[in-house]
Amino acid sequence: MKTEDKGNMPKVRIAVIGKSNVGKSDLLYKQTLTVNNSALEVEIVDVSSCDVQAFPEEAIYWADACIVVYDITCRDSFAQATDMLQRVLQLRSQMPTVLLGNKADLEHLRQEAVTSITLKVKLRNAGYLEFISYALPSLVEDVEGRTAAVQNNCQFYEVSVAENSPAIYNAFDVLLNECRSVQSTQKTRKFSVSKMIGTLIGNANSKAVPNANQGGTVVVCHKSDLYKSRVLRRRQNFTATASL
Ligand SMILES: Nc1nc2c(ncn2[C@@H]2O[C@H](COP(=O)(O)OP(=O)(O)OP(=O)(O)O)[C@@H](O)[C@H]2O)c(=O)[nH]1
Repeated sequence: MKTEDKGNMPKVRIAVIGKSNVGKSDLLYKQTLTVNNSALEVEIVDVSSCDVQAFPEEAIYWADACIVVYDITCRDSFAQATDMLQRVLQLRSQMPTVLLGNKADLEHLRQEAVTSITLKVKLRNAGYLEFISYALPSLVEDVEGRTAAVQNNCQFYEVSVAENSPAIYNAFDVLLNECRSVQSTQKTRKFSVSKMIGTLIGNANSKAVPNANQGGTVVVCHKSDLYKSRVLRRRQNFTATASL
């Protein structure tokens, strides 16, 4: 994990990806979290309008955590989100990831919106074509999001940025906690290795491990800050834009 300390302040980098128009920027713009009264700097990059062909690999390598967003009223955005989820976990199998179904305030449309589709079926014995029509919900059902999340071993929430739903805060909370727990595990491992080496050369390392179990105020970074980053300066092809 590339989480790093700036002074005493731990930093977590979150990439937000998904089809265009699912509400990624609004989601970021409205987030202000305080966790456990300690400072935690959170850099969030909204990888705008990414599609599967132009999958934002650089952003995924750059990030400590990932939020994949789709719009529950747009089946295409769900298909894209599930493809992206798989890609993310292929690249970074241990990365804390959350799947968000946004625009839950439009949930009532689930009952109304159905798409009539026609299937062309060739009957084996009769030897002729039969056409069967039936209605398919055009909106993405909650259970579909839940299933995709289980299949990809990540958390799932339906949220409404428009209604500032509490589930958004839960999602961030879970993600940040997961990041801190990964960070804590890695720091413990690092400490153990250095302690072991210190023992081997007769100079045990007595440095205390920083307390990783701390939270703080989320600071959404600006584009200019992102591009100041050493990591991103080296990555000329990175086309992400910041969330504000
Ligand atoms: N009803 C509803 N509309 C929303 C919600 N969240 C965002 N929107 C609307 O969805 C539209 C798209 O939102 P954006 O934040 O621009 O979407 P985006 O994913 O950043 O789009 P790109 O910048 O093209 O990648 C805007 O009109 C938002 O106001 C929501 O929770 N409910």
